[in-house]
Order: sequence, then structure tokens, then C-alpha cells
Amino acid sequence: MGEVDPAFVQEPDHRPKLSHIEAEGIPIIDISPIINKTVKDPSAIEGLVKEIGTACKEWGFFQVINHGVPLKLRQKIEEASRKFFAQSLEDKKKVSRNQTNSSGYYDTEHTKNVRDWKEVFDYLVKEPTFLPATPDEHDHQVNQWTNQTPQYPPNFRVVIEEYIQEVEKLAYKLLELIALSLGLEAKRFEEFFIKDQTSTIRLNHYPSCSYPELALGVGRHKDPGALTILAQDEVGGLEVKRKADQEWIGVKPTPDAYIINVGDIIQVWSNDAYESVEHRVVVNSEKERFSIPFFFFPSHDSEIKPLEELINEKNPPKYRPYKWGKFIVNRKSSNFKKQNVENLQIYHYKLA
Ligand SMILES: O=C(O)CCC(=O)C(=O)O
Ligand SMILES: [Fe+2]
Repeated sequence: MGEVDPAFVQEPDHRPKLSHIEAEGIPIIDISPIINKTVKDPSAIEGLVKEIGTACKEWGFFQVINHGVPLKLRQKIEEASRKFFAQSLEDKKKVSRNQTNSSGYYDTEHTKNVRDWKEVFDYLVKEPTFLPATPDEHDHQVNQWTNQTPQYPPNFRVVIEEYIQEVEKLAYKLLELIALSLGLEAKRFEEFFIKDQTSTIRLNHYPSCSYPELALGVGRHKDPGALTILAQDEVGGLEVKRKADQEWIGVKPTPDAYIINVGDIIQVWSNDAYESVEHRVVVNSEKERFSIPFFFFPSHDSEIKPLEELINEKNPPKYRPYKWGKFIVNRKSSNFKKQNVENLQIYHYKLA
């Protein structure tokens, strides 16, 4: 990756500012009151629920500390990720993701039709995972997917499974807090995930880049799922579009914190009360960076639409329903190659 390859070059408007702002903005929330306990009296966590609601409204992003995921497990998966990516391209390609297997290694992802400066390894949280065979809404065939497991490092599968177990618990806790903050029952969202969630965990490696003013690790985008739970390393590079003034703000790495963002599904469920916020990743010429997002996705047959409890005459539904499985399969097929049109977005389901 020496000379400037035009495939990676962002349009002038979307190039990063290298003097990036790292504001203290994104709230850091201590969620210890709900970790390893069943909350019997909701008034005991009223303050926490308020904080979550405010962060979702004002930023669409927050960080959590005292989240219950053991640091040891995070360190182990980070180490496994470094070892995996340190292999030769030839070895990594032995577990390549391809048109018929959505898990595995991949280094040619495009975001908004510009190639990302990164390589990834995708792993399904549930095995098997059920997804529609095609984006075509008249095609009812459903396929079963399983994971590819790299031979190196040798403990890869055990380490990733242990980590998934703990992050999944955190994901359910966060859903409860978000439901409560919207005035819903704590378990309101659970039914969409308990049976056949389609979540994935991704290992991201952003190599150092000799033209960080032109390329991005991940171009600006919104996450399509319900929630993303991200572990970023100490290098930094994630930028979030601040709702207040549309400036790109760097998310300063906080040791052992997770960065949480609300995805498109929560935007639709909440009928736009909580918006899925644009973010991107800047790269730098000195340091490589690693990150591990957990994308919390519902079952493929979930119908996504504004929740009945949150709509009324004054606040009519802003979206027509869509099937999650069809949406994500459509998205995945378009991430595969450079296209001339924008890929599927929730605003395509927006009611006038
Ligand atoms: O690596 C990061 O910090 C964020 C990655 C991201 O936004 C994504 O993969 O959707
Ligand atoms: Fe993202």
C-alpha cells in the first residue's frame, strides 16, 4: 500500500481533517448498578436510565465503564486478532469471506463506494445463523450459515466464543436500559433477539497509511443494526458526527471502556426519538489500529417498524415496515463491490 491507489481516495468533501478535534463530548456512563444484578426497583436506576436517554438523544453514542465484561477476555481476543492479522495475506485468505460465505477474512470492503483502508475478519455470534438466500422479497428461501475458523492462532475459536458470551450479556443489559429510557418495559426488545439473532462480531485491522489525508479506515456510515458495542485500542481514530453542529469529533480511547452506538433499527423503533449517527474511522501514517465491534442484530424475520407504544395521532409512524433479513442481505451484497448507486438505507422506508 505505497503509492496512492485511487480506489481508496475519498471525495474532497469527505476527506478527514488531520488536526482532529478530540472533545470531551461523548458521555462516559458507569453502568455498575445493573451489572450482575436483577433490578427489582426501577426507581433505583432512574438516574442511570436518564443518562442513557440523554446520551442517545444528544449523541447517539456513549461509552460504558464497569460493564461486567472481564478485561482478561478482551485482552485475549485482542491478542488473537493481532496474531491472526500478522500472518501472510496468503494464510489469511485461506479463510476468505466470499459470495457464498458471509463470515471470514476480507480486505476489499467499500463504504459508499470508496474502498476502506482496513482488513476484517467476520464471525457469526450464533451457529448456525439463518438469513434469506436473496434480497428479493418474493424469494422465501432461507440459508444456514456457519463460521470459518482460522488455524492460527490455535485457540482462536475458544477465545472468540468466550468473549461473545460476555459481550452478549452486556448487549441485553443495554437494550433494557434503552427500552426503559424510551418509557417501555425493560424486556420490550428481547423477543427480536432471543430466537435466532443474526449478530456478528468483527475484528478490524487498520494498517498505517501513507496518505491518511486522502483515505479513511471506514468511510462515513451509520450502523444498520440495533446496537454496536465497540472495543477500540489505545490508538484512536473513530470520529462521530456531533449532532449539535455536524462537526467530526474524535472519540478519545478510554481504557477498558466500550463505545456504544444506537443503530438504524433503534432509530426506526423509536420513530426517530433516537437517531443512528454517522461515524467514520481516520487512519494515520505511523500506527496501525485494531478494533472489535459486536453488531447486535435481530432475527432475520423481525419486522422493523416504529413501536406501537411510541406512536399516536400527533406522532404518526415515520417509516413503513421492513424485514431485517432482507435489508441486511441486500446491504451485504452491495458491500461486496463498488457500485454506482448508494446502497440500501432506512430513509428509503421513510414515509413522507
Ligand atoms: O473501528 C472503529 O472504531 C469503528 C468501526 C465501525 O464503525 C464499523 O465497523 O461499523
Ligand atoms: Fe460503524
